[in-house]
Amino acid sequence: MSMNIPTPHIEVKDKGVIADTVLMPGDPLRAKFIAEKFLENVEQFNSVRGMLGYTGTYKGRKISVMGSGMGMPSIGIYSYELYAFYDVKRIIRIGSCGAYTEDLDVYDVLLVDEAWSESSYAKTQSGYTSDTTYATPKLNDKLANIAKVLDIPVKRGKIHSSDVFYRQDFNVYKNIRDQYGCMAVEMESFALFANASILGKEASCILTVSDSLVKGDVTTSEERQNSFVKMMEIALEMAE
Ligand SMILES: O=P(O)(O)O[C@H]1O[C@H](CO)[C@@H](O)[C@H]1O
Ligand SMILES: O=c1cc[nH]c(=O)[nH]1
Repeated sequence: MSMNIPTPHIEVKDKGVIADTVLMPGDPLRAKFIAEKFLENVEQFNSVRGMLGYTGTYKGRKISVMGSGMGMPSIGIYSYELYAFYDVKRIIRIGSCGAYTEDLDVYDVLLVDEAWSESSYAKTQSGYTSDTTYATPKLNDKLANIAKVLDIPVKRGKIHSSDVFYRQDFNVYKNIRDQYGCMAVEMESFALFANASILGKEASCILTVSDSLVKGDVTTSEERQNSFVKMMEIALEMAE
């Protein structure tokens, strides 16, 4: 597809405003929170549909942060436009997830290596028929190393990217966990990894456990917006 900037969903007219590395929380207010709490020299580059995007410096190095919205169609649009039309090199999703196993507690931080999904996103987008997409290994190794240096424990592995938040049969998660080895659920990584792969770009995802389907623990929306700082601190170190 040939398209010029600005795109239908991102309004900035100068490519250079967006950094090579973009952090993407689902919630645009979490992007605003990150810009206000961690970045200096902040410039807002998007507000179309309220999907706030900012560029600034972290420890003197340039980085951008922008909301992705919820679900694969939404992150599919924003990540595609950032990669294909704004020449972004890497996107690191920083999101919340629901734990599928007893081994995870709220506030645990996960580094996603693989995303399993029943989604038709990748098949529809490019004809990719596998049910699994992958983070960029060398980017994940860098992030794991950063976490080690920052002394933040992370668990690595496979997660479920779901199209559905409210399943009619709640217990289906147990089959997905047991059959496919997914440790938690979120709603975007499968599509992000698919886009990165077809466009020759890098992608990763760091998640914080916001609730447990097994234990029933939950966090408040305010905590989700403001308190997931450990994963943010890991991802922000990718500023260049
Ligand atoms: O906290 P975010 O990044 O939005 O991630 C999770 O939270 C949303 C559901 O509440 C979905 O987008 C899911 O992936
Ligand atoms: O997608 C998500 C995110 C957090 N918790 C869930 O149960 N699902």
